[in-house]
Amino acid sequence: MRVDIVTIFPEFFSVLDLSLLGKARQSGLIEVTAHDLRDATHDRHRTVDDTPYGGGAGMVMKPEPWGEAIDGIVGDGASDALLVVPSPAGEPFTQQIARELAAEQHLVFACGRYEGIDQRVVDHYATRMRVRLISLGDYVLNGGEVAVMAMIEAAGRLVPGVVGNPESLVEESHEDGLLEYPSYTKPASWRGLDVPPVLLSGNHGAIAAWRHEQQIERTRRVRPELLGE
Ligand SMILES: N#Cc1c(-c2ccc3cc[nH]c3c2)n[nH]c1N
Repeated sequence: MRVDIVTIFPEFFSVLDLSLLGKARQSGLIEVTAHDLRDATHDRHRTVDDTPYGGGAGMVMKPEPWGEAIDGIVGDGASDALLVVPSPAGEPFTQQIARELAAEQHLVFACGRYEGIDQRVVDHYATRMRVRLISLGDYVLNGGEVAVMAMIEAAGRLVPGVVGNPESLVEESHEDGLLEYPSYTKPASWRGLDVPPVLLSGNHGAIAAWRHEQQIERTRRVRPELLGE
């Protein structure tokens, strides 16, 4: 998988050199490149924003630098890459979308700042490639970088070979539409709190049943809508 990120804060993504995704990059499973939007400007101040047509507070990101930056990644014609634009107006990011992103060969992320990116950037690239506006959640961030970091981690870990033991991807929250069961490890008793005896029983059928019941109970309590309730 190739991942290109366009941002005014490319150094924000240096953290991707660490941990699991760092190993995936070293092994060539995932190739991540952060591009500085300001490298696609040509004025002395490397300007990427301007005042909004129609008035209003804040600044809007100019279309020209975005056009030059994205064309520099996907060329000037049609592209099979998927352009992902983090936006509060986007579709809510879910594990299913993470799976869909993980299946892509080439992802291009456009990290907006200020009041967002001139709408014509999305409208133009929608004529040349698939474009998805995706929201991290119903709260306001200052830009798209945090959202892109979450999306890259959630999708990257699903790329075959990135996670050492694929089994560990199966019993996770949201993987089967339910929240995960509680986990325990040694010691068997800690500060007067004991590990549920079923987990020490060696009875794998009883353990699996208990874990599923815990998933249902936790999901019903915390996220009833996931059960259609
Ligand atoms: N995804 C997402 C977002 C954002 C977001 C995304 C991009 C920009 C560009 C300027 N401000 C932004 C906020 N806020 N809340 C979310 N869930």
